[in-house]
Amino acid sequence: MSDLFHISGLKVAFGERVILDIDELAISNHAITAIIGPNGAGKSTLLKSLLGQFPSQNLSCLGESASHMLKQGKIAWVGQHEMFATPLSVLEYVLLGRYPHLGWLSRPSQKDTNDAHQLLAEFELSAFANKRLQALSGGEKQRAALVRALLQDTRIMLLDEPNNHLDIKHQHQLMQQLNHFQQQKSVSSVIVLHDLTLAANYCDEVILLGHGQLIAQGKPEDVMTAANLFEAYQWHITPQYRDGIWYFDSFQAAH
Ligand SMILES: Nc1ncnc2c1ncn2[C@@H]1O[C@H](COP(=O)(O)OP(=O)(O)OP(=O)(O)O)[C@@H](O)[C@H]1O
Repeated sequence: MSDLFHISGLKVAFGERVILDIDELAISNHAITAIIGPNGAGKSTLLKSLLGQFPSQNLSCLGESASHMLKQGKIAWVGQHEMFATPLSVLEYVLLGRYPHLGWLSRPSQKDTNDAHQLLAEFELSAFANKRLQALSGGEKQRAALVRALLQDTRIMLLDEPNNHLDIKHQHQLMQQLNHFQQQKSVSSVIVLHDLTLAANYCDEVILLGHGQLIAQGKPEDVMTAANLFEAYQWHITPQYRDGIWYFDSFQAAH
C-alpha cells in the first residue's frame, strides 16, 4: 500500500530564512494525522507543500503526482484564510465542493443538493442555508467551509486549523466527523491543530514540528512526550493518561 503522501528534500526559504527543512516524510494512508507545533514552526507551510505549492525533490500522493490529484479534485482543502467575501448563499457556497466533479457548465444535481442539506443539518447550519454567507459568525463560516470540503467527497482532506472559531462542542463534533468518515469511507485527513488534547485523542499519528524541523513523528503517545513537547514549545507540558483519555497540563507559575 502506498503512503498517502511521500515527500523528500523539502526545503522552503523566504530570502535567507529557511522556514522548513525536512529530509523525508511519509504520511500514512487511511489515517488521521495531526501536524502540531508552536506558532511559526512551519505547519501551514508543510500542509501547502503537500499540495505542491513549494518545490521538493520528490512529492507523491498515493504514488501519483500530488498536483495532478489536486487538479482532479481528489484532495479537499480548507485553508486558514478562506475567502468568505462572496455574495453566495450558504447552500450555493457549500455546493462549490461539488464543482470539481461536474462537467463544463453543469450544475449540481438534486442528489448533490440533498447531500448538502444533510451535511448542513449535521453541522447545525440548516437554518442558514438560504442566508448570505457573509451574514454568518466566524465559527458558522468555518463550519460552512468544512461542509464544502466534505461535500467534495474525496478520500483525502487537508485542513489547516479547522477548529479556528469553533466552540468546544463543534471542535469535538468535527473530530468525530473525521473519525466517522475515516471508518465509513476510508477518508484520510491531515490536519493542523493547536489543541494537543484533540490531537492525542482523535488522531492516529502526529507530526511534531519546531523551528521548521521535524522533531518527531508517529503515534501520539510516542510523539507527545514531555521532552518532545518541551523541545518544540519551550514550555513544560505534562501529558497524563486517565481513564483512556489524554490530558495535557500546561500551567506554570508566572515569574
Ligand atoms: N510568504 C511568506 N514570506 C515570508 N515569511 C513567511 C511567508 N509565509 C510564512 N512565512 C514565515 O514562515 C514561518 C512558518 O510559517 P507557517 O505559517 O508555516 O507557520 P505555522 O506553524 O503554521 O504557524 P501558526 O501556528 O502561527 O499558524 C513563519 O515564521 C512565517 O512568518
